[in-house]
Amino acid sequence: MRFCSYCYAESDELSKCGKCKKRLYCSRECQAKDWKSGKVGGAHKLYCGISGEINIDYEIRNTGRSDVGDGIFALRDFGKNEVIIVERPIITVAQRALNPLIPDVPESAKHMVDALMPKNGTFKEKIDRNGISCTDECVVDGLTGLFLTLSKANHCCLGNSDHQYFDHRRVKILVSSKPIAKGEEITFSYVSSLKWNERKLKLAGYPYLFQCKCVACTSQSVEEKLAKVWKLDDEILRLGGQGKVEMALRKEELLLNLYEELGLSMWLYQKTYYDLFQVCITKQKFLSQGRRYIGMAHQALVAFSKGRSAPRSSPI
Ligand SMILES: C[S@@+](CC[C@H](N)C(=O)[O-])C[C@H]1O[C@@H](n2cnc3c(N)ncnc32)[C@H](O)[C@@H]1O
Repeated sequence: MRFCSYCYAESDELSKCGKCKKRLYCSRECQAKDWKSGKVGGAHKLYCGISGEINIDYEIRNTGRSDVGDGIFALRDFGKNEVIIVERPIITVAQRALNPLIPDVPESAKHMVDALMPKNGTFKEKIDRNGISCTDECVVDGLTGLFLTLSKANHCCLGNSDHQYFDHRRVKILVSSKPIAKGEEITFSYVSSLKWNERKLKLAGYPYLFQCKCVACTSQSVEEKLAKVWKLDDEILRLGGQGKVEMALRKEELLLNLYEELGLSMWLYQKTYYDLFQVCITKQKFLSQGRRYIGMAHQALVAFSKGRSAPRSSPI
């Protein structure tokens, strides 16, 4: 399937970005809009030559499993923390307004929306099943977005990539969280690793309706490590709330080592550093340490968007 990276129109006559020679456009107008960053742009100027492109670095194809359908597969090796996909949502809708709102899908993209699961489903079902959050997790009434490529990614509890939405650029960025070999499926977890105890129930229920058979769901030792991640994350905030700041800080290294060992998402570093900032600012003695953590939370987010490793603090 060949389509314009900006308006998603299918065509056999697409021209390439002159710089990266990878991204395809149906017109100069689409190319110019895609170059920009912000409300209408696709931010390509920031990711030209850095991000992977469809049908060159990765492809959408059938997984060969009738219960799973299509998936995204690597067409080359990716190192850890490489930017794989940078994509604008084709539409975003407020989660609370999903029903009975029918958003306006551009004519040129309708064929791709039709291909999303469930194949003969209503538009709301397609959004429910394929929509990806475009807001911070803590925003209750956030936005959900439909992405023509990213929405084809399947779930794995220990996926090899993760994504973040950058509101000021209006793009979602998918980054590898582990090395990915050519031919391997590119997956991410639909459920946060910090909601480990609820994940199976969540995936089996609407809208996903499937049971995951990944290594984390079939190996007890991996499951136990993930349960530990959840416990440590919880303990850091609880100890902080009880004024036991030193004890909370001592949990940090254990938690970050597990993130590393399990190849968990980079955004978890940002969350942990932000939590540690909150813990530290409860005591005068730890204020400057708190400042360091807030800086590291910011650095972790920037590192994610640039395909770099998250910062690690030296143990206390
Ligand atoms: C966002 S779509 C992913 C793309 C989809 N496979 C397709 O063909 O369009 C989500 C749906 O894919 C299927 N799926 C995703 N990950 C799966 C997994 N690990 N095991 C089984 N089915 C999965 C489920 O039907 C799920 O509701």
